[in-house]
Amino acid sequence: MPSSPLTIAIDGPSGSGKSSVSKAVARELGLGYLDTGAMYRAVAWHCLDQEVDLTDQEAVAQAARDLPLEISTDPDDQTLRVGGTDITSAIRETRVTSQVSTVATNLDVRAELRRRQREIISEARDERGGIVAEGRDITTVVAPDAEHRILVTASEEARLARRSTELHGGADADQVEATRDQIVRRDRQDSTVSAFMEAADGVVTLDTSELDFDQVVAAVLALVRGEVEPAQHEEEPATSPDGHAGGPA
Ligand SMILES: Nc1ncnc2c1ncn2[C@@H]1O[C@H](COP(=O)(O)OP(=O)(O)OP(=O)(O)O)[C@@H](O)[C@H]1O
Ligand SMILES: Nc1ccn([C@H]2C[C@H](O)[C@@H](COP(=O)(O)O)O2)c(=O)n1
Repeated sequence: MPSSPLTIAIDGPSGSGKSSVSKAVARELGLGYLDTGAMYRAVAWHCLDQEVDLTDQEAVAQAARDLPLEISTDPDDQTLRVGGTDITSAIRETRVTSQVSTVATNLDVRAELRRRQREIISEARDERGGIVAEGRDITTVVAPDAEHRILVTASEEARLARRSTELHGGADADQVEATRDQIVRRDRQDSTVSAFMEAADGVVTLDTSELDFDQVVAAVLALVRGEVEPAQHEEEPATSPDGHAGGPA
């Protein structure tokens, strides 16, 4: 357990590797792990199961507020239950994946899940020394005060190939095309409510396009352990009207 509580906030677009990398980092550091995307998926699964009309914003928000959701923060046991029913696998089905963005762009759902996520993070800090929490708005909205804030990115091509390999066992042209909706359309819809394509101020960007999984885990651990100097995103210097960077002449 670290000597003082640690929150590692990780965001990134779909297929960038943030879930698998966050889980491995949590294991390595003996911390909890929170997959916030799974919480949005749980709300979507529940609404589909209960035939709640996903376009009825208030009904979906109420379903989120009432949801008896139990989510594990053990990186070795990612069980998710709603009212005692194990939905760990069901939330990964295509019918949920293809519709979850409709739920995730409902601002009242976001407010409710953000409240729950902050509670889980706070509990993990008290009880197990900290947590790696990942999603789309953790570095910016859920835990902007986290000790470490990292945006894990990768080129669209790399992300499509990774997800295609995971789902279809390969990344030939047809397999990549079958994956496109799960990556490109979803990111477009999700980014209408969260900024996860560019790092916010103070957030470190880790471009993983050319890195294998172990290299990404090692890079995150090196940042957290202070073994490398983080290149944080900083606001662009003010530009003069003719487009040149400002500052002293
Ligand atoms: N650096 C890497 N190189 C190659 N494959 C990777 C790398 N990082 C992760 N992967 C693989 O890519 C796939 C997608 O990773 P992961 O599910 O962690 O992405 P994600 O960003 O959490 O996506 P989503 O937000 O859609 O759930 C997984 O099969 C994972 O094992
Ligand atoms: N903090 C978060 C986490 C996830 N989402 C959205 C993005 C996806 O459409 C959906 C499921 O996430 P995934 O399991 O694919 O990472 O939830 C979000 O808006 N904010």
